[in-house]
Amino acid sequence: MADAKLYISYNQIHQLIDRAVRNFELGDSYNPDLIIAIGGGGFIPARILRSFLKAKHGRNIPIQAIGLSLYEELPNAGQNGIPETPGTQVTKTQWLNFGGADTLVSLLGRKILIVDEVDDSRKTLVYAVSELQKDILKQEEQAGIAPGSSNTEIGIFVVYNKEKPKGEHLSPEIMRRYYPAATTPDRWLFFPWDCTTDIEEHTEHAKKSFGEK
Ligand SMILES: O=P(O)(O)OC[C@H]1O[C@H](OP(=O)(O)OP(=O)(O)O)[C@H](O)[C@@H]1O
Ligand SMILES: Nc1nc2[nH]cnc2c(=O)[nH]1
Repeated sequence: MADAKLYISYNQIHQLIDRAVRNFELGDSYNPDLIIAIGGGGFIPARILRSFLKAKHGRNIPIQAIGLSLYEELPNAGQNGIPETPGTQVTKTQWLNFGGADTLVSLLGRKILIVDEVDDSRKTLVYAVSELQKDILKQEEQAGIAPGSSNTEIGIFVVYNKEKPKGEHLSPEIMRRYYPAATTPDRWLFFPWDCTTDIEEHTEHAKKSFGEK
């Protein structure tokens, strides 16, 4: 990974999501009816995205949260833009509630949009998709229908896709519904929610990073 971190502001994230929903087929030919936000970083983008999708087609899409963690929690890492070190394995810290009598989330036939703030090595997204596909297969089995016959579709929205060779790959079918709002060079992104000092100063850095006035 290259040297300097890239500051990102709340407004930039908001505006990128706005533009993405206006410009992409997202909300048109691919019209999700369930958002799955990968926490923690995917939560705020997912909530903003829901507003823009609602403005586009008038429907409030439910958001479900999953917790996945790849980056190691070393002392101070992540705070104030100190880059974190990727671990080797994605850890599931929270998942969808389904499978028993208390099932809350039916996935079958849904158009599911996975949302995260950054696609870096792609490991987290690949893991999320493969776990979700396992759940869909289980639900199809429980419903007594053939594997793959529920027409459940998975798409992905990320605010930032880092331009770099990815360690892991998504299938061409998933990539057809892969929506990055922006691409960035391979630099550590310093998100506004990681800022624990002065958010105004952070925002000014972010404007400069992208040549804004
Ligand atoms: O493409 P990858 O290399 O897999 O990296 C992307 C993931 O890394 C971050 O999660 P992290 O594990 O830091 O958890 P957090 O969202 O709670 O900060 C980020 O939120 C993505 O989910
Ligand atoms: N905050 C932050 N988290 C990440 N997780 C993976 N890449 C990044 C990044 O560039 N910034």
